Amino acid sequence: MITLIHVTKQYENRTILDVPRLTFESGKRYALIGVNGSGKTTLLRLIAGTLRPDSGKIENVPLQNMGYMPQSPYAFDFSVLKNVEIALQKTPQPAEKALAALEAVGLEKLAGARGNKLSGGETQRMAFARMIACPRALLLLDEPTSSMDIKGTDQIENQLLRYAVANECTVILSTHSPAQALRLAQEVVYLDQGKIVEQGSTEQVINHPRVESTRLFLQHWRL
Ligand SMILES: Nc1ncnc2c1ncn2[C@@H]1O[C@H](COP(=O)(O)OP(=O)(O)OP(=O)(O)O)[C@@H](O)[C@H]1O
Repeated sequence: MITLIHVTKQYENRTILDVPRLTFESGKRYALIGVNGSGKTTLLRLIAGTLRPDSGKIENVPLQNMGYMPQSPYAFDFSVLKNVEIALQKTPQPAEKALAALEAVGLEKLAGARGNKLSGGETQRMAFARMIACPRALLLLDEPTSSMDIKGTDQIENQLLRYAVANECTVILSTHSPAQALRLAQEVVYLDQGKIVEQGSTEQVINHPRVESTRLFLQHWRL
């Protein structure tokens, strides 16, 4: 179980995140929701270890066995296939596995293309293929389908569910789509100005929010 205890993060004397306690159970899927700037990316980066908290601690993150997909994933200046293969350096048959991951996200036809010349949605699909190319205990995904069309989104959501179940993987993703949270997550964490305002089963938080702030946020939901 990943546990955050008294975690705070500040930028320029502004508190961006203030989490007295938060836990993520192993093998469960979580969605982080909240307005722009509420702290979703900051929370994911703290868990991923690419950012250090100013105070507090984060326990039990499987750092050796986790995948982190940032909002704008990195693409190396070599083939799409090689871009996925870099996640498979210590495993046998990396090219075959990378190709299978590309097939899973519908990108196999671009296996030979330059990784850093892909469109935004294609880059996200390539980065997601990198995530699912090998078994991992934890996936941290920052708005993983934000640039994708509806077909790509559907494909990636199906692959994510399949992968998470097959690998008993913990998933924490941020999303601007409550509908996506309903499709993918068992639990939702609603953030407002760096604080966790509401947390619970996705059905409860999205369809029956108990807190005024969550209700006000979700009343904008049309998609
Ligand atoms: N390096 C930084 N320096 C100063 N402020 C920062 C820095 N990084 C993030 N912030 C601020 O921290 C706040 C939280 O940002 P964060 O990216 O975590 O929000 P978010 O919920 O992921 O937003 P979005 O939905 O727009 O992706 C924002 O107000 C942002 O401006």
